[in-house]
Amino acid sequence: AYFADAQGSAAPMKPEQSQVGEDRPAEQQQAESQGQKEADTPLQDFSPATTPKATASNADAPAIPSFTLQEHLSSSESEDEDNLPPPSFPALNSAQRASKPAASPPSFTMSPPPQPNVMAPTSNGSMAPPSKLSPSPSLMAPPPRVSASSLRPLPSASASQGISAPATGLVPPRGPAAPGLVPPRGPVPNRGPVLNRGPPTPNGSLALPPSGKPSVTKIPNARNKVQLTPGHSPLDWANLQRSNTNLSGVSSLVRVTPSMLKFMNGRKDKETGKMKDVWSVYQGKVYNISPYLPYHPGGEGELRRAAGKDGTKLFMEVHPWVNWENMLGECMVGIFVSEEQPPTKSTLEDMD
Ligand code: HEM
Repeated sequence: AYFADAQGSAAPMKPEQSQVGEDRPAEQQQAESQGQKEADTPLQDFSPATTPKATASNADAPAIPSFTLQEHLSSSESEDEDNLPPPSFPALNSAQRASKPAASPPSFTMSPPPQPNVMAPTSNGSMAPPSKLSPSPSLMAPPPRVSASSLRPLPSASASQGISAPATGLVPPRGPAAPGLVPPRGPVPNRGPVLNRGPPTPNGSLALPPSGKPSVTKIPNARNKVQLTPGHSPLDWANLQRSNTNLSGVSSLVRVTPSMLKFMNGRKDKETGKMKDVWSVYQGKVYNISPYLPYHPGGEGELRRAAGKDGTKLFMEVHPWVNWENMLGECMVGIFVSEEQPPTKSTLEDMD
C-alpha cells in the first residue's frame, strides 16, 4: 500500500514541475520572477501532498529509497532530470535542499548532507568539484589552505658560516703564546710562511676585526716568541756580528763529521767538565749557535732542539723566510761531511 501510495504521490509532481509558469495564476508567475527561493515556497504550498509522501518513503517504506536511488542513478547518467521525481535525500524541507538551486546535480544526494561536503575536498579533492558545491558558505567545504611552501622544510644553512671557514685555513696553525711553558717536544707542526706579516688577529682568521675595536690588537707572543733579555735584541746581534768577535769558536773552517757534530751538543764535557758549544747543520754548513742562543726570538730551547744535529728541517718548518746565512755568518764552523771522508788540512785550506 505504501509503495502504491508513494508512486501515486510522486506521479502528480510531474505535472506540477512541468506546469510551472504555464497553468498557474498570474500572481504566482509574478512571484516566481522575484527569485528562486521565493518561487520554491509557493510551489510546495501549491501541492501540500508532496512533503508527507517524501517522509513516508524515508521512514516507513525501506524499499522505496532503494527504488528511488536506482532510478536516480540512471537519471544522472542520462542527465535528463526534468521528468524524474525529486531525490529522496536530503529531505525536501531541509536546509540543504533549500539552499541549493532547483537544478542541482543529484550526486550529492548519495551522502548525508553535512559530512560529505566537508570531507570530500580534503580527502581526495576530486569527488566534489567546486562549481557543483552548494552556494551556501556554511555548507561549503573549506578550501585547501595548506600551501606547498609551508610544508617544505625551512632552509637551515647559514651563509655566514661558509665565510670564516676557508679564511681560518689560510693561517698557519700557530697557538697562542704561553710564556714560561716548556716548549713541546717532537716535530714542530708545519707553520708555513705567513704572507701577511701584520699583527695577528685574536681568532687567527683573515676576517676584519669587529668594528669599534682598534685594528691593531696586541696579543703578547702570539707566535711563540720569547721575551728576550735586555741587550739581546736582533739589533744587538747584528752589532755583535760586526764587532769582529770570533763567534765560531774555531780559527778556521773545518770538515765536520757526524760524530763531531754529535759531540758538540752544548752539554757538559765529561773529561774537562766544561760546557761544550752547540753545533748545528743548516743545509750542509755547520754553525756554532752557542753565541746566538740568547738572541734567538724563538727561545733558547727551540734552538737547542737542533743541537748536535741537522736542524734544516726544523728551521724550514718554523720560519723558512729567515735568512740564517746572513744572521749566522760569523758563526760558521765548516762544512758537514760524512765519516768516510776524514778532514785533511789541505782540503780545509782549499775552502778558504
Ligand atoms: C740557527 C738557526 C736559526 C735562526 C738564525 C733563527 C732565527 C729566528 C728568527 C730571526 C726568528 C724571528 C722570526 C720572525 O720574527 O719572523 C725566529 C723565531 C723562531 N724560531 Fe728560530 N732560528 C733558528 C733556528 C730555529 C730552530 C732550529 C727552531 C726550532 C727547532 C726555531 C724556532 C723558532 C721559533 C718557534 C720562533 C718563534 C716563532 C716565529 O717567529 O715564527 N728556530 N728564529
